[in-house]
Amino acid sequence: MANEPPFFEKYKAIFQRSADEKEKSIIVDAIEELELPLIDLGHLNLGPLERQECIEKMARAATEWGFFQIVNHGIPEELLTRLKQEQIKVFQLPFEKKSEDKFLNLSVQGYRWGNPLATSLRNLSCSEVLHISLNDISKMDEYNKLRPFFLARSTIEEYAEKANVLAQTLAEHLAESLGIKASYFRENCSPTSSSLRLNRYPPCPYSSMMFGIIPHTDTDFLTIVSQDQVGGLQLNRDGRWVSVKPNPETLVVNIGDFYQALSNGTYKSITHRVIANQECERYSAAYFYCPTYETVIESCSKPSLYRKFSFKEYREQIQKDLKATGDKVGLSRFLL
Ligand SMILES: O=C(O)CCC(=O)C(=O)O
Ligand SMILES: [Fe+2]
Repeated sequence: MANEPPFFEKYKAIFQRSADEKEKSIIVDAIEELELPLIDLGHLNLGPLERQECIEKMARAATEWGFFQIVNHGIPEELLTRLKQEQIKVFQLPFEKKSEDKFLNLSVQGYRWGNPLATSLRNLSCSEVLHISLNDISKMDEYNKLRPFFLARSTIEEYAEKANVLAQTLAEHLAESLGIKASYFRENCSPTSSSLRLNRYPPCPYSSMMFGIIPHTDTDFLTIVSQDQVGGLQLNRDGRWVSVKPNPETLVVNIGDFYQALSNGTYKSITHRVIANQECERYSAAYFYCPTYETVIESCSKPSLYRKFSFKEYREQIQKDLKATGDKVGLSRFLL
């Protein structure tokens, strides 16, 4: 189809090699499907007891799972629907259009697909993404003037604003039991330091041999994911892969590398992946709650598991490792 990125032409050599080598299936089946701990944020506004219970439940989930799902989160259903409609509209555009300079690419590689550094099917994601750094959002108007535009700036901005408030609220509540001062996130994150990633997973004929997104941890404090009913998100729990039961009525929250470092390993940035689906396409939107580049992340308790590092330094290390090995490596690089 004209809208699909040419995965099979671009990565022909990798597909060919896998077929020749009869690469074993990477997906282990008979994986358990689990429901994530459900946190009702409405309880934050009930009495002090309910509020405390809600915060404790959230901290427990961040410690034991690194993942939870939330309801009564303050992002209107109607806005989530509008965002999804925008997302569908964008990804339905012809591939040539999507990859044009000054169209979706508000920043370098804003629109991405596959993985240019892939060495095998194991590190090649069967997905296309539009990564919007919220710092670049004002460029949308300029691009709008160049061509009849594709993506409503107002919807993106509205969503980003609400997601930012929600992310800050979650981050602050999670900080309470760690003794991190309440203003920490307000001081180090700004509405433009975070990013929004719109994901589309096309139906993938090689779904037993490649992932929708390869296993990874997120480079942020926490991520808020809105997903549809298709499913495919899996997380690594004590060495075993488990599937997250999809529930489009909730938002999924996961702890990222920076909160793991900040909490000195109490909260877990868990490796997760998305399984490709042979028949159905899947959409998700991930909001990455990030500090400004200069922010230095330091463990909240001593002795520290990690040496302190800035976001900028962390990003640069990831890029170096990706180039050298094809893998992110991540927090283990900063262990003391
Ligand atoms: O699509 C999903 O459910 C998760 C996406 C994800 O892990 C990411 O974008 O980092
Ligand atoms: Fe992720």
